[in-house]
Amino acid sequence: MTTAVPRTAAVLTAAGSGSRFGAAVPKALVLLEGLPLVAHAARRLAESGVVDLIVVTAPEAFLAEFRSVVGRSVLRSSGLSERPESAGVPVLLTAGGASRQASVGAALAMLPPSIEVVLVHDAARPLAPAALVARVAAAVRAGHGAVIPGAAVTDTIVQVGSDGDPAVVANPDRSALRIVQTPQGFDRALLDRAHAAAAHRAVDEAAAATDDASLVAALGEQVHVVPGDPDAFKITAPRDLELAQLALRAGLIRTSAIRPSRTTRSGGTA
Ligand SMILES: Nc1ccn([C@@H]2O[C@H](COP(=O)(O)OP(=O)(O)OP(=O)(O)O)[C@@H](O)[C@H]2O)c(=O)n1
Ligand SMILES: C[C@](O)(CO)[C@H](O)COP(=O)(O)O
Repeated sequence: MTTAVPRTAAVLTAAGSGSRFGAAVPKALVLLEGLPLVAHAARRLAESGVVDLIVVTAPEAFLAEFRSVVGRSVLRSSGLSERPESAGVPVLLTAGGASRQASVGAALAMLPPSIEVVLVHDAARPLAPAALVARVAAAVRAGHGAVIPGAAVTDTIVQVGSDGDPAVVANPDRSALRIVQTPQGFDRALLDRAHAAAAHRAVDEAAAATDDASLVAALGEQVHVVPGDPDAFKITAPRDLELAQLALRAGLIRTSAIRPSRTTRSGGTA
């Protein structure tokens, strides 16, 4: 539901280049069934009904393209109105940084003081369902300061030498392992504190955290796991996009209930 004062924000990270994907444009602008990945993700965030504001991080050189894709708002419900300014979730755009951690940091700096809960989500997980977004937000509202979706591991996992040595050094018990997805949800003050404490790592991609919950854990604070969702898989390589396409066409993954709104002269909404 739309609140006059935004309480829950989603940071939608989309400022990566997608080097492993290898497209001519940033990965978040790559089309999946005619819609950029970032727009798929934004629609599902809006569709959850729990997000009052979305801040998208974009590569600085592509801010104009991202603006035309996500516009100033994303329609929250299916066809109640085609006027995004009245029915939509407002979208802010910011240039990302040198690492995902830096990009999230830039987005956090833009949040208004009224925000209490922050969800951090990857455009690279465009099909993460609205129900998962709502589940994560509900767990934060229930009192967990940091919440991650975790999917069960179904392969045997081994640990090899950290220096590239292919020798197996450990055989962890997979029943105690989880594949970490997004959106991750946080009490806003805790997330701000975690990013501030690790700001020195953000400039160097090799030193930066790969997710936000690990920054909270580094403070010694507890991170709570809720069930993940298979549809929240990450698009890293072209094969992942093909699998997403096939799944959508086969009806294995539901398309967003939010229908496209009309494109305006100042740029379309997703
Ligand atoms: N400096 C960065 C790097 C990544 N991301 C975002 O973080 C998410 C997860 O990153 P990943 O899937 O690794 O995307 P890329 O960094 O673009 O991919 P690659 O590592 O292959 O270059 C993506 O939505 C990506 O756009 C970001 O906002 N800012
Ligand atoms: C945040 C994340 O999606 C959780 O699994 C993941 O860590 C992103 O990693 P990437 O190396 O930036 O793709």
